[in-house]
Amino acid sequence: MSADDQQRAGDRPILAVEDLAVHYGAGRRRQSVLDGVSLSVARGETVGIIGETGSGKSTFARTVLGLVRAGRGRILIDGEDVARHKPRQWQALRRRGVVQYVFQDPLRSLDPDLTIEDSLVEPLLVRGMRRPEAVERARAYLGRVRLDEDLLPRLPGELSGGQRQRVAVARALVAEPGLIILDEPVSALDSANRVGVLEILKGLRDSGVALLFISHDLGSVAGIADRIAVLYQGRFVEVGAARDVVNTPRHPYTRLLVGSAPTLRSAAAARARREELRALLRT
Ligand SMILES: Nc1ncnc2c1ncn2[C@@H]1O[C@H](COP(=O)(O)OP(=O)(O)OP(=O)(O)O)[C@@H](O)[C@H]1O
Repeated sequence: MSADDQQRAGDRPILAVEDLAVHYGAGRRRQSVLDGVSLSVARGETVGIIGETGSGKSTFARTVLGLVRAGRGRILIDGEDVARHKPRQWQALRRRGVVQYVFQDPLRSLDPDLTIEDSLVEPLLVRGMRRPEAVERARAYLGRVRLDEDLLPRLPGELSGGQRQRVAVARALVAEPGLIILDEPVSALDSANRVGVLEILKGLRDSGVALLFISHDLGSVAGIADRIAVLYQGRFVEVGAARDVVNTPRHPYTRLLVGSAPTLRSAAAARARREELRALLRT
């Protein structure tokens, strides 16, 4: 690759979604979930997507991961348009490990029949790394999520929810991906574990990996994200720097979210104001 090509690859967003539309079902059962959605994530950037339940956040994540089919639009992962990829092309892309994911329920991100060690080394062995080297790397990443090596021989079912989610983060990291998609990664955790996992995610910002952090909770996202995109009724109604979205929200729905977020109470709107915004959204 020439120096110019390298420069271009460095400038290219790790994820660029353009005019994406997704629906479920057909005929009278057809339900449009995303309609004309565009978003890009730069290398090393942390972007939060927030929106209420059913707004299409998981659908967005699952479409980017090739688990739901795009009806329209382009999805560029490291410059490669994956929106019409066939299963074999997805397999090749997954093997390269460019995009990793962490779901709300760590048991969905981890194979329940694999020990923690096997879960962590598998993505490395698939890419041709020798086992001793892979185990060494797995140990290092377990340390990065502040877990003890004693957990390596255990099965996911033998760990607490918080430990499991940390393992899921370590597994996503171990392949050194360009992008990790985290769908409600702390929603199922108690408050101590939530803070712990959020701290770990914050620490990742310096490692150069880009994060797409999906949550219904503005409070969780606000402390981590560089930018926040607000999904409402299948569209991004506001995308901006996290501090601008939190301090000077422009869309009525974002104002409602900011006013309702318990951890952002300093900027909280009064109940009457929230009612007013709700009424505005209904019109
Ligand atoms: N596999 C599916 N088949 C049909 N409809 C679906 C499917 N998955 C999701 N939906 C519908 O699509 C809409 C968006 O769902 P989605 O899970 O993307 O929302 P969400 O914002 O992630 O919600 P939550 O915060 O509750 O997880 C909802 O109305 C949901 O019922």
